[in-house]
Amino acid sequence: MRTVAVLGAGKIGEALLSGLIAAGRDPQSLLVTTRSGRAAQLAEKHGVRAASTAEAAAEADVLVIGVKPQDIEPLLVSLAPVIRPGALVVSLAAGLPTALYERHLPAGTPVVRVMPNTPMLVGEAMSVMSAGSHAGPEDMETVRELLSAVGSVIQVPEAQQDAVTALSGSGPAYFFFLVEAMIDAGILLGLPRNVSTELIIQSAVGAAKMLRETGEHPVALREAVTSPGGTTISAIRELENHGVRAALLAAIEAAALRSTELGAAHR
Ligand SMILES: NC(=O)C1=CN([C@@H]2O[C@H](COP(=O)(O)OP(=O)(O)OC[C@H]3O[C@@H](n4cnc5c(N)ncnc54)[C@H](OP(=O)(O)O)[C@@H]3O)[C@@H](O)[C@H]2O)C=CC1
Ligand SMILES: O=C(O)[C@@H]1CCC=N1
Repeated sequence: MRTVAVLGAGKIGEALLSGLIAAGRDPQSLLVTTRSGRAAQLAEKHGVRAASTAEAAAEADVLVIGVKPQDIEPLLVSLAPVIRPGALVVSLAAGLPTALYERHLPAGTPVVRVMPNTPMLVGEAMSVMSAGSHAGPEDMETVRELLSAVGSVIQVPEAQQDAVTALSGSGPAYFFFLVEAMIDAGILLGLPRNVSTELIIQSAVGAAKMLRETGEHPVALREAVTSPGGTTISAIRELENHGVRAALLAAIEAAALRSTELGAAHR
């Protein structure tokens, strides 16, 4: 099995490590780097190996870049002189185009841009990959194999990655936000917090399973809950009155725009 290094193992990097280990990967085949002592803590916690950029580049077949867009340039500058020919670079960073990596790294380095999400912690990631100009079908297969251990994987043209980032990259945060607000509604109605939390989480999981397993359109599923003259339609009227649909359209559009801006800052 290939050695994988996560350069910049923060929240998403740790989610990837945990997910891979939970899926059966040997922690010793995983290297991690951070700027601070966090890599040593991750080594202690997960049994992975802490390394420097140079050590990771010397050993790993796949280099996963998990730093924030603002931190990418110093990392690429330190990686360029030590990267091995043939090493595959996988970027998880929002907004950053593969061309940025290709510009800094030795000519011909294969780069794959991936937008994952944090449910990879529980094996339910949505990971979306795009090929850079030197990444061939074998490289894409390597990335697909790696990420399919922690969830679903699809491939799209790189031009769609800002939209993908806004939808599935940030998507879990919208659901958490919604769940948080719905739990508060239970508090408003006088339910104990633990009861409200259990009701909403189980409803969220049940609704998600129905979406996945029935194959029904979300409108049909919602209509089946919405009895004539009943409770649900009273709630739906308020959601429409408060512009929740328009708010979601605007919010997701803003996220995509921000992804484009993050990329533009590094063009
Ligand atoms: N969080 C999410 O849900 C998702 C995040 N992403 C992308 O993942 C990337 C990271 O996000 P996130 O995990 O939230 O951020 P974090 O701040 O949690 O993690 C970034 C990590 O990068 C490390 N780092 C920075 N510079 C270097 C360097 N030169 N060498 C080694 N390590 C370095 C930091 O180290 P230290 O701790 O020492 O400062 C930190 O641990 C972003 O580009 C984001 O767009 C993509 C999909 C989802
Ligand atoms: O908020 C962010 O910028 C990152 C990218 C997608 C999810 N989190």
